[in-house]
Amino acid sequence: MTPSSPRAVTVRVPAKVNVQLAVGAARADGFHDLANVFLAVGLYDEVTAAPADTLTITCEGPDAGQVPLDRTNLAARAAELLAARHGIEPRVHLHIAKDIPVAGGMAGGSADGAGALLACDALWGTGASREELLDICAELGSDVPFSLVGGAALGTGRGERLTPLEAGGTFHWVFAVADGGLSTPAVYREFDRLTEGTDVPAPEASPALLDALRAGDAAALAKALSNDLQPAALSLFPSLAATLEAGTKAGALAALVSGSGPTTAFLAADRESADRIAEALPASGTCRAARVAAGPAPGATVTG
Ligand SMILES: C[C@@](CO)(OP(=O)(O)O)[C@H](O)COP(=O)(O)OP(=O)(O)OC[C@H]1O[C@@H](n2ccc(N)nc2=O)[C@H](O)[C@@H]1O
Ligand SMILES: Nc1ncnc2c1ncn2[C@@H]1O[C@H](COP(=O)(O)OP(=O)(O)O)[C@@H](O)[C@H]1O
Repeated sequence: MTPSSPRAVTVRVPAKVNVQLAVGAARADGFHDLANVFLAVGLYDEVTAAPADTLTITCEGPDAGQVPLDRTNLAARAAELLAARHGIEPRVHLHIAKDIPVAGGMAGGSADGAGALLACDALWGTGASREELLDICAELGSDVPFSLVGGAALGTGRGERLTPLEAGGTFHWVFAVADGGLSTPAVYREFDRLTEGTDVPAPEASPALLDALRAGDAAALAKALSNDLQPAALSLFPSLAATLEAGTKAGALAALVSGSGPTTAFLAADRESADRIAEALPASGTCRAARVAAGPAPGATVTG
């Protein structure tokens, strides 16, 4: 470390909801081509990188017990990849303050990967270009590039190729946190099973959805929301149907499973309506907790 090196760097990274998740047939490499319309929302993990002799990880937060603290953690993998590219040792302690539900379909692990990457780059002074950072993100996982950029974006390929989208207003959401998690590969496998023998169309972004996003029109967005993984998530986690129904009854404009689930997402007309839905959902007994968050939210940002 030089005298001017920072002592620690903290990066804040948002969760995401997929306002459209169009899934194509399985590719030869096992991945699925997507038209993945991401919206970053204001639920955040914070990753702090501090100098250390070796790579170590700690995690705090209500779900911290479910987060791996070994080299399989996406934050650790991000630090290792950046260090390897620059021919240095990953001497860093990474601390994750976790507020994004774990294994919930809100890209919490991806957020930590993107956050660790940005934090280590600043701590070590590696000066990676935006392009290099995005490249490493794509190597870490399909959703990781979006965690870095945030806002709203269309992800094609396996979701890693991003085109920024304009969002013309703030959308208010409620997220119902389920009791338990779902494995993303298992949900894609269930999608394959459910669509076996059918002609799965090539995934395309919905023009009506992109218009609604651009206009900041919540009512129009509600009509256009879709998630091709929802039947698979419901098949593996049938009780989510009751959660979706409870949120709809409480006044949501629309309800859907967030990505691979099991978090469910409810689009509200405004902040007041979101607060009412967030109160009703846990009271319905169909979820563990409910969180209010608005989007679009900024991507990974150094905060200290
Ligand atoms: C479904 C989505 C929707 O945004 O996220 P979550 O809702 O789980 O957060 C993503 O496609 C998840 O992205 P991510 O969690 O980064 O996946 P990866 O680590 O790249 O891949 C994990 C596994 O998911 C499957 N996978 C992932 C992406 C993709 N386009 N096709 C796939 O089939 C593959 O089985 C792969 O081995
Ligand atoms: N930093 C991390 N935070 C949470 N989970 C992680 C992390 N790194 C690796 N994982 C693993 O990734 C799995 C998926 O977690 P997560 O990214 O929270 O969910 P999802 O892929 O549904 O958005 C977890 O079950 C955990 O084993």
